[in-house]
Amino acid sequence: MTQQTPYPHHIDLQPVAHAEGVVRLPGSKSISNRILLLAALAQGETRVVDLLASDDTAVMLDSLHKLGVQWHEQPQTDGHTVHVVPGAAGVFPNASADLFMGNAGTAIRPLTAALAVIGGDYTLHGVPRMHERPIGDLVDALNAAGTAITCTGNPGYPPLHIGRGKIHAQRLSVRGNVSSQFLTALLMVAPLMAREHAISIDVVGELISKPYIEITLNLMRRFGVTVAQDGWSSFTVQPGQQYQSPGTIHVEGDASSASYFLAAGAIAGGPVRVEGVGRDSIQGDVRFVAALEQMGATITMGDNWIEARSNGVLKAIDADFNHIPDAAMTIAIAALYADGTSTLRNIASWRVKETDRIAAMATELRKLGAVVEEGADYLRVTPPAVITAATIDTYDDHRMAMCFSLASLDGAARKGNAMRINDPKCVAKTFPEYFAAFAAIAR
Ligand SMILES: O=C(O)C1=C[C@@H](OP(=O)(O)O)[C@@H](O)[C@H](O)C1
Ligand SMILES: C=C(OP(=O)(O)O)C(=O)O
Repeated sequence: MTQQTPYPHHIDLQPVAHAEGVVRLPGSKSISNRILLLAALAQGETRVVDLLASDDTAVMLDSLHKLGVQWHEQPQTDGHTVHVVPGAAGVFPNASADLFMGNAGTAIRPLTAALAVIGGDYTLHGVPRMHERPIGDLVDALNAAGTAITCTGNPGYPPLHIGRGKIHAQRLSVRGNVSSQFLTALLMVAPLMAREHAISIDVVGELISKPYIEITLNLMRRFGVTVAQDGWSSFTVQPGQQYQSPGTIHVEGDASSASYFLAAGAIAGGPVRVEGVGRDSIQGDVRFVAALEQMGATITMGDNWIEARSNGVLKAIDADFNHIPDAAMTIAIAALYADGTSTLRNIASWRVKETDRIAAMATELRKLGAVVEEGADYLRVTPPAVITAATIDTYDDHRMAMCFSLASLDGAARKGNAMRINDPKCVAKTFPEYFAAFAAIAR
């Protein structure tokens, strides 16, 4: 794994009286990894501007390299540009490879689907936690259609072996209530299956994290493939559509990464402005600002920037956060500064991400003095009178580290306190420079 920033075993954050400044966001993880795979499957070379440079994108780039897809970085002082030169559109040059997936859901789920449909002799494995993150619904959907995927450890989980099957189905169905990434994976490979017939994908039961499907459909369109959609229950790709490179494509700033800075502005004065996402964003996590506004913060927005500032004491919130599972973690921390008990509902997917995030969040919030009630799919946070200084464990979860940095901030309702964040280098999953960016707005 690439770990560009040499972080110590822990980082100590002193109490911060005021947050203010401008942050240029790193590229979106969700957009970066989708674009890399689409570019690898497309006809023509793609120039990807402002690609995220982090562990999750390194996993995708390394895998593409092992699959024989050529890419090279363009040296430049600002941003990160990568050229992807696909082998032959719709296949990978190497028919066998052993691929390390780290803990990147946005790499393993779509790559599994692509390799299974193309066929070959592939193994996919990751860090221990990756082997506890479900993939069974995707494997079942693909194997029912004719692919040859085997779970070589526990049934329903990586590691996987992918052999050579033959797609015989024209209709696939997939469960959507554990992760939307399974549907995203099937959608991304549907054009590879739809050679002679249309391919339809039916969603069985509830679909969670819907805005991520919108990102998928949007980027597929940018690569020349349209998907007919019947609500959230059925998706059809007509035959004969082939991914075509758009030439140059730009990666937006990461809206989930934006949430930490916007919350800082909402808690501790502000204004804090993030650059790289705004009104024009295709990421569902920009809707995080609606929750901050509901809590009483003042938000202003341009096409490509968002700014947050405090407006007195934050108000407690009780809301459904199924549409923004990642940014919702930031709300759990903002709740520390609110005027009463907040409830985050419909967040069961937190339990199968980098760690069991409901349990981890409850444990660490309690260290700060909060009263926390934890349910199968909800979290209820009652703020303490005084935030206690604490040593925060991060569970190899980048968002735990980034979220808890915010508890060092002084809010209108109560003062933040010194925080020791253990294993801060875990932020490298999506935001290697996070703590430097946080220090720059902490006054
Ligand atoms: O498709 C994506 O890019 C993602 C989908 C979400 O996962 P789930 O669909 O599993 O909730 C999100 O939590 C993850 O960080 C990125
Ligand atoms: C859930 C996350 O990651 P992944 O893409 O590995 O699912 C996340 O970044 O919060």
